[in-house]
Amino acid sequence: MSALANDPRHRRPAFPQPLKPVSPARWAAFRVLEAVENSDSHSDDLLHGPLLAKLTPQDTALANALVMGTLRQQLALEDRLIPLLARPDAPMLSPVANALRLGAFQLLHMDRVPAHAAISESVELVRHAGHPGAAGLVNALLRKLSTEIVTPRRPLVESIDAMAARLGHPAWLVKRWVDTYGKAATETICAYDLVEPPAGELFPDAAFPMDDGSRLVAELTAAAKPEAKSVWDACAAPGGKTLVLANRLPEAKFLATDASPKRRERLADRLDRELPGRVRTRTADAAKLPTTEGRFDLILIDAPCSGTGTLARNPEIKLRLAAEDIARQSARQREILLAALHRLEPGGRIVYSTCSLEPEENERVVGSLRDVKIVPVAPLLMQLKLPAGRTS
Ligand SMILES: C[S@@+](CC[C@H](N)C(=O)[O-])C[C@H]1O[C@@H](n2cnc3c(N)ncnc32)[C@H](O)[C@@H]1O
Repeated sequence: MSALANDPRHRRPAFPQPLKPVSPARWAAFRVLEAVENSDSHSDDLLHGPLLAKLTPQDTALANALVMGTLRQQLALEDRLIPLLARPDAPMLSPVANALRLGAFQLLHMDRVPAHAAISESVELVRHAGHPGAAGLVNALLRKLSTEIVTPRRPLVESIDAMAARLGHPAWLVKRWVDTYGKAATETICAYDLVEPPAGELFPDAAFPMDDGSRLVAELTAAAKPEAKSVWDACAAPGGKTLVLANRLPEAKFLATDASPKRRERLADRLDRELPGRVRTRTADAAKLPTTEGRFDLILIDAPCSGTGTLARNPEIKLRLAAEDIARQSARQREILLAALHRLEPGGRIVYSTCSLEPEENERVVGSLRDVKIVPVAPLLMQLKLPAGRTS
């Protein structure tokens, strides 16, 4: 976000006021937002890390709601805040921007937080963060926002930029989705991304705590080759799908690899804890698995991807992703899939999945291969006996 660098309201007050306490949940949320903005850390990892470690369960829940809500709504919040600035193009320090975003999120989306609390806590956040000179700006902008009356007006023909601003997503992504899926579907996708995703409902058992989509991929993989004797989970960390697969195919020998040594270590710890001795792990680029590992009856490629299908759970992706990333991901996915084809036993099966909505990362990767038989998923879905009405 940009703002007034030289605005008189930024100047240090002549007589600094003593700091008032800020609520532990808001301070933790503010620090997580700062870390997301100024590093490549993921909100999910930060929310499970030391910044929240000393919070009560109630404050932990509030900090989570504040961080995830603010990140999901960030672009839409900025669309409301920026016009209120006297010099919208001037740069703004990230602690000031994050205090404003947090305050704006509470004002516009958290009915149970009184406006005066949202405003005064945000003012205190910038003061605690060492920017007392910005306290006046934060106070003035949030006050303006809290009394602003917005009459939503939708022109008959809405531009992509206007649509993207209204839906709180980057314009390049909205344009992509409108071109691929049409306007109505894009509205639905964006609306889904802006709120907490619903709890899983396809698999009522709590055996494997994961979202429905991930579980479905793992169950479909097991159903794709139930007689498999050797299985390779090629991009396996943190191992949620490996666990389902190894439980479903108890007779098979398993190899689980990941290119990241750190993530492989966490994968190995998890598998050792939950299924000791059952799955061998190794750090390896799936496109270059040593031939000494042999061939497999069943290979799962849960490919690294842009993650555009997971923006409700990983909202910072939409703030970091660039249009060029899609082509880069697609090239890497094709390389992994091609290499895996050479590791397949005759009659074996590969399940290729991503959590991206982009055709370049999905059907176009698979469609670019020659001499492969594409197996329809519908009959496998029927075998899974999902709750009625959820099989298509
Ligand atoms: C979508 S995640 C996998 C999630 C995992 N299957 C699960 O269910 O928990 C993709 C993984 O691929 C790994 N990865 C990225 N590039 C890779 C490559 N060239 N070879 C193998 N793994 C790779 C990443 O480190 C990441 O852990």
